[in-house]
Amino acid sequence: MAKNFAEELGLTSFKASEGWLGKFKQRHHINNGVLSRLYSSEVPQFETLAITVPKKHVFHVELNRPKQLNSITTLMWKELKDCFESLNDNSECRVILLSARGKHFTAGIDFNSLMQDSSKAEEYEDVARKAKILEKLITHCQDGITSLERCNKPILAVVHSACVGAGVDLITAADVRYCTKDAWFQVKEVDVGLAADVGTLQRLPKVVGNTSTVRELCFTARKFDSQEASELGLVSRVYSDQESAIKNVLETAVTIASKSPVAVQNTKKSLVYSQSRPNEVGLEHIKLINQAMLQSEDLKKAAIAQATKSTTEYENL
Ligand SMILES: CCC/C=C/C=C/C(=O)SCCNC(=O)CCNC(=O)[C@H](O)C(C)(C)COP(=O)(O)OP(=O)(O)OC[C@H]1O[C@@H](n2cnc3c(N)ncnc32)[C@H](O)[C@@H]1OP(=O)(O)O
Repeated sequence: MAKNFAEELGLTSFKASEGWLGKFKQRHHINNGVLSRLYSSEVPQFETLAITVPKKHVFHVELNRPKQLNSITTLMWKELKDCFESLNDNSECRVILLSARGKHFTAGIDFNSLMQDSSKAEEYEDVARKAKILEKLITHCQDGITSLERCNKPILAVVHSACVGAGVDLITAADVRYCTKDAWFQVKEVDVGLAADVGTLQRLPKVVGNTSTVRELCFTARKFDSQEASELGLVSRVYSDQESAIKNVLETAVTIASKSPVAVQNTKKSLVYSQSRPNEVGLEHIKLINQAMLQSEDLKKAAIAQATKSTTEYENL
């Protein structure tokens, strides 16, 4: 079409090459034929993450260091935090798909980045001063992962191929996990001389509800495949490949995005809050939230839609 216009304008040198098309799509935020800007006034931009808006209210976050196997650097930890904080505040965003570009989901922490950061502690002689530097480093990494849990929008992770070390920390902080048949997982930290410290040891037992297998996986660092991940309940479904996984999970995301954002976001808040607290404390928390939220217009709209078997649109939250 661009070539036809150019011909009409007498621009004979214009070729509408692949390179031109790629740059045009980038300039105008077009991804897989979908105009990102159509749905969002503000799609955040990052160096290590790619953000697109494939469907209305559905944001897609992709780990985007494919040449480095999506290994997680200091910058990526920071950008994960900034990204999920920004999507939490973005009222256009109602649900998030998390996947990765390239051969593997992630090779875990980037060794070069870790060496560089931890060497800062060597500038000091004293253990307390060294520990303070490392405390800051660990907090920085933990914040990147915990930002998924702090984000009130549901996060659906799609894992393919290798998901190693920090990758397991990352996906256990997501709300729902799916994977491809070729996916495999490894709580690798003991192999690199570490006790995992950014979430796997806290979240994986709760996700899976089986402490015996979880402890075996964490003590041995043995790889486990998509079938075992599915049997354990780490993933909800296994798809043949990444394309079909993303296509199907997008449908689930669209379903979630069609619901009241008040209902969905407070459901996540309550689930996250209640996961490590007694039932009575969780019940008090949701009681306080719903004292206000039962007065929201979403409740009336949803009730009418249910009663009249019709659909309804909700205001952004
Ligand atoms: C305060 C700390 C908090 C966080 C802690 C987190 C801890 C962890 O994440 S522990 C786990 C660390 N990761 C690993 O041990 C994974 C190591 N990599 C692999 O096992 C394999 O590379 C993998 C199975 C992921 C992929 O295998 P494949 O055959 O497809 O590729 P390779 O030929 O092995 O690798 C290609 C190049 O990538 C480099 N590379 C791999 N992983 C990392 C990494 N984590 N960091 C930096 N670079 C990595 C690898 O050396 C190859 O480089 P080159 O030889 O230059 O091509």
